[in-house]
Amino acid sequence: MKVTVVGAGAVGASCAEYIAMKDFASEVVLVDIKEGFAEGKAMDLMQTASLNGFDTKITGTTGDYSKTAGSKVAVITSGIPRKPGMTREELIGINAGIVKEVTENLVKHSPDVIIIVVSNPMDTMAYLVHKTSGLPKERIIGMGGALDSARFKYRLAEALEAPISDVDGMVIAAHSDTGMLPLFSKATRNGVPVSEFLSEEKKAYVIEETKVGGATLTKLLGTSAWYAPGAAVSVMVQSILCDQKKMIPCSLMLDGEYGESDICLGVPAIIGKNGVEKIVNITLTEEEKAKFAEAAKAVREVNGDLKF
Ligand SMILES: NC(=O)C1=CN([C@@H]2O[C@H](COP(=O)(O)OP(=O)(O)OC[C@H]3O[C@@H](n4cnc5c(N)ncnc54)[C@H](O)[C@@H]3O)[C@@H](O)[C@H]2O)C=CC1
Ligand SMILES: O=C([O-])CC(=O)C(=O)O
Repeated sequence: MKVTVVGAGAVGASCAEYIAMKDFASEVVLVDIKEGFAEGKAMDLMQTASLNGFDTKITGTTGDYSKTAGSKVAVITSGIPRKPGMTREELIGINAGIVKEVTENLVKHSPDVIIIVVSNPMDTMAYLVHKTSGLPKERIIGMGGALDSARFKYRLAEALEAPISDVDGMVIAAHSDTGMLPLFSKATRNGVPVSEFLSEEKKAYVIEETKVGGATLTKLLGTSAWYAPGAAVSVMVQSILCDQKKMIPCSLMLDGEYGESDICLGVPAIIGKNGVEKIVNITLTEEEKAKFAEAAKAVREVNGDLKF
């Protein structure tokens, strides 16, 4: 099955590489606006095929969407990343126009596509895709929670001095520095709540470092991260193409779930061949419910800046 990745920059190329390495898609089409860039990235990646042992065909195009026709999944990573000191929300001015135009082109050539939105501010960009694409809500999925949960597990393992494979945990709500909600109450080490092992001080450290995970990397790298974002997208694409029905926190259009409507926010969902197979309702503590509502309020304000 064919996967399109729009934006052949840091995240798009990393995403294409992980998808190809796992060898579950027949073709990955990279699209970029910069002349020759997607073609170059595709050729470079294809020259790793014999070395890394995959058969996925990777092609590139400068803006010719006819090459994306019949895609089962399209990933939108086009747009600008933030620089140190910026918030994701500050990217809305440039990225909204790009995401809208890209969505229209994708849907025109692949009316049955499932779109994964990556460009920031992601929850708002996912909302924009819902409002402008005409696609059913099951086929628009924002990527944030998968990445934020991976960062949560990294910080939990660090605090527990445990291997990451021992640790499980999930982040929901907004993909923003302040609106992320790491579900500490549900995190475990081999089935045992992590609160049995970690002090209040360590708990606060893990939560805070998880929330500013993207900002920390942006400060270190001078631009935002790409390896873990690319890997997170590849897990979601695989769950769709291989109908794995994994439970992954994703930014989805809510219609009363978690007390919110007409907003995209991170919630756990079953991801399979139809896109969102089901939103999973989990019990939150009163404190978590309040934080979820606070995150929704902030995202709604950013959504208010969109012009359709
Ligand atoms: N949701 C998430 O968890 C994450 C989101 N991001 C976001 O992903 C986006 C991409 O980040 P990077 O790959 O690091 O940036 P990048 O600058 O390396 O790549 C972006 C690419 O998009 C291309 N592009 C711009 N306008 C286009 C258009 N109209 N059509 C096709 N291609 C176009 C650019 O030429 C560039 O190659 C940013 O908005 C960033 O904030 C990044 C990491 C994680
Ligand atoms: O931090 C950023 O701007 C990019 C992103 O969303 C992330 O890495 O979580």
